[in-house]
Amino acid sequence: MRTIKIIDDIVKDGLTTIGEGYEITSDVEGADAILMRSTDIHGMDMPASIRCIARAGAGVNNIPHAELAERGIVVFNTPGANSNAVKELVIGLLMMGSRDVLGGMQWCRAHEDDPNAYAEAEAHKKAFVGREVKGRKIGVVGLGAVGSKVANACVDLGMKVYGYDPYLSVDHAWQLYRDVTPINDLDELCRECDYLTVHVPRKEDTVGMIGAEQLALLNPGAVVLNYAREDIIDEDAMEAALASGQVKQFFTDFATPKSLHMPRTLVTPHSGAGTVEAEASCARMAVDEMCDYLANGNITNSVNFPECHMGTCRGASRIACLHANVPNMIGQITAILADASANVQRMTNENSGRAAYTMFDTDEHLEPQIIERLRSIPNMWRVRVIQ
Ligand SMILES: NC(=O)C1=CN([C@@H]2O[C@H](COP(=O)(O)OP(=O)(O)OC[C@H]3O[C@@H](n4cnc5c(N)ncnc54)[C@H](O)[C@@H]3O)[C@@H](O)[C@H]2O)C=CC1
Ligand SMILES: O=C(O)C(=O)COP(=O)(O)O
Repeated sequence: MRTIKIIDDIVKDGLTTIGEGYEITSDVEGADAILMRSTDIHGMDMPASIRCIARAGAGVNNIPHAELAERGIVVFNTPGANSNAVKELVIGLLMMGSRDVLGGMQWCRAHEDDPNAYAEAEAHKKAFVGREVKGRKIGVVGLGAVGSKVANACVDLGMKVYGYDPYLSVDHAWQLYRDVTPINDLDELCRECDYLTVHVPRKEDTVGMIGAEQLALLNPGAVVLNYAREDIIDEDAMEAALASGQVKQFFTDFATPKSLHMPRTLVTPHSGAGTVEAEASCARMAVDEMCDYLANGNITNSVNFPECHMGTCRGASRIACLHANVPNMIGQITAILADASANVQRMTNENSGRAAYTMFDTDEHLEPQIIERLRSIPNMWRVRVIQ
């Protein structure tokens, strides 16, 4: 029986693909895997039993995945599974930022006991006149699963859409409408934008990437949206831009002590991915990735190990080696197997970044001392006997 510790609120119908042979445990100690969302697990005492962590969602800045790789723990995320939910909310807020919807509604509510409200509303409605997004310029920073959908939706709204993403994947480039103009320079993207929206992961080169300089380049009275992470946009710079009127309105998904007190800032409680559809599809994808890894050693959508697929084991045994991406690892593994006269049926090796993964099926089970020899290879992070 494999055990899964669930951290965070994972919707029930997202768990339907957990098959037989798995049980949910309340104790992380001794668990095989962790299924989670946004809880920050930096600094968590990670039990040695944990083999993988599946993040039902996109961002993995809450997980020390590079560090965990060296402990042989595979971290998965669910690319794209919640991107439509974020897109829909961002587009809705874009509309709110163009018309004073909230102000108008608040005015009406404030007049709920006024018998002349209907006539007064007619007289007052001028105060809530907005502008149309059609024909306005929007800059989209990051054109991945969310950003590409937001950019395309803005094209559909008749906006002039510009995108900045120096690491744009081929898949996302294919998905982008031709009307989205790529810009290779962030400052150039920001210049004279009426709207700016950020959709990049939180990492070293994205923290604070929108600062005073970039905000000053926007058209005066611009609307800015942050549905990525709280510190992609420098909060001090945003506060100053709001105070000066350079930014007319700021929408953010992050209720930081500062954002909650900034003028003309509308804060949502990290609800970008908060739809029943997104929650279920993230959970299902995370569960599938986790179960395939625990049962078969296959790796899909890991952020710290390469993709690796060998289907189900056809031999007597399947061994997976998680190790550093350095020379002569395969040489050392195969030398040990040759010494043991082990017949390898199938073998695969993949690498990405600092990590590599070698998996093989053998005709017979390997003796425990052979497994120990594999484990003692320098730079070997973990050896799993899957079957
Ligand atoms: N508010 C919420 O509930 C949600 C927030 N997010 C946040 O949005 C981020 C993006 O999500 P997805 O689009 O699904 O991820 P993704 O990985 O599909 O897209 C991220 C894009 O950012 C680009 N990028 C990376 N570094 C960049 C840089 N320095 N400058 C410009 N572009 C850069 C990448 O090339 C990629 O195309 C997530 O990492 C997460 O932090 C995602 C989903 C829900
Ligand atoms: O997928 C992401 O990156 C998100 O920010 C969504 O977070 P959540 O799973 O809703 O806590």
